[in-house]
Amino acid sequence: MLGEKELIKLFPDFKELVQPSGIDLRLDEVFKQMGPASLIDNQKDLPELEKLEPPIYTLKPKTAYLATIDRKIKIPKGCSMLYLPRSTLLRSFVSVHTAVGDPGFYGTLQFMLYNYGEFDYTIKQGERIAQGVVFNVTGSGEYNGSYQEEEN
Ligand SMILES: O=c1ccn([C@H]2C[C@H](O)[C@@H](COP(=O)(O)OP(=O)(O)OP(=O)(O)O)O2)c(=O)[nH]1
Repeated sequence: MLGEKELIKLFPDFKELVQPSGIDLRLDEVFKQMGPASLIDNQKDLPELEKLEPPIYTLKPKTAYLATIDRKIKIPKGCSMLYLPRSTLLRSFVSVHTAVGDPGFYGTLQFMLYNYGEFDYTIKQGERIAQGVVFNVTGSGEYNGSYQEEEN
């Protein structure tokens, strides 16, 4: 796992969010699901979404939301990332569900927020919701999948 000094070099855009062994990730936009979705023969049909009004978001009990992370991220070739929820959210019965960040990915990270609790959870845009931890990957290729965005 990479530490602070390496992370500052590899993720200059996230400089102020670098922690001793990871990068804090801030909540940007939140969406609710407005329609069905499917995955058949690797054909992805993503659901229609509706954006919640920022900056104060109310996550209703037993409901899932899609969240975007503030600022685009470039995962350097030779590194992979895993994303873990901030424990303050878990202590409040809310979780952040995440997948793997691939070497070479550039774009906006999207996580699923789920309020497992019995009560509303209120959270403001810009709050830290997860931490990304970074690993060296020997002999990695580079992501070029459907969520890759153009770098300027
Ligand atoms: O929780 C996560 C984890 C990763 N990513 C980003 C970085 C990752 O490199 C990219 C693609 O993730 P993954 O490979 O899991 O997606 P896929 O469904 O396999 O897409 P594709 O078929 O395009 O590879 O999405 C997220 O937005 N959210």
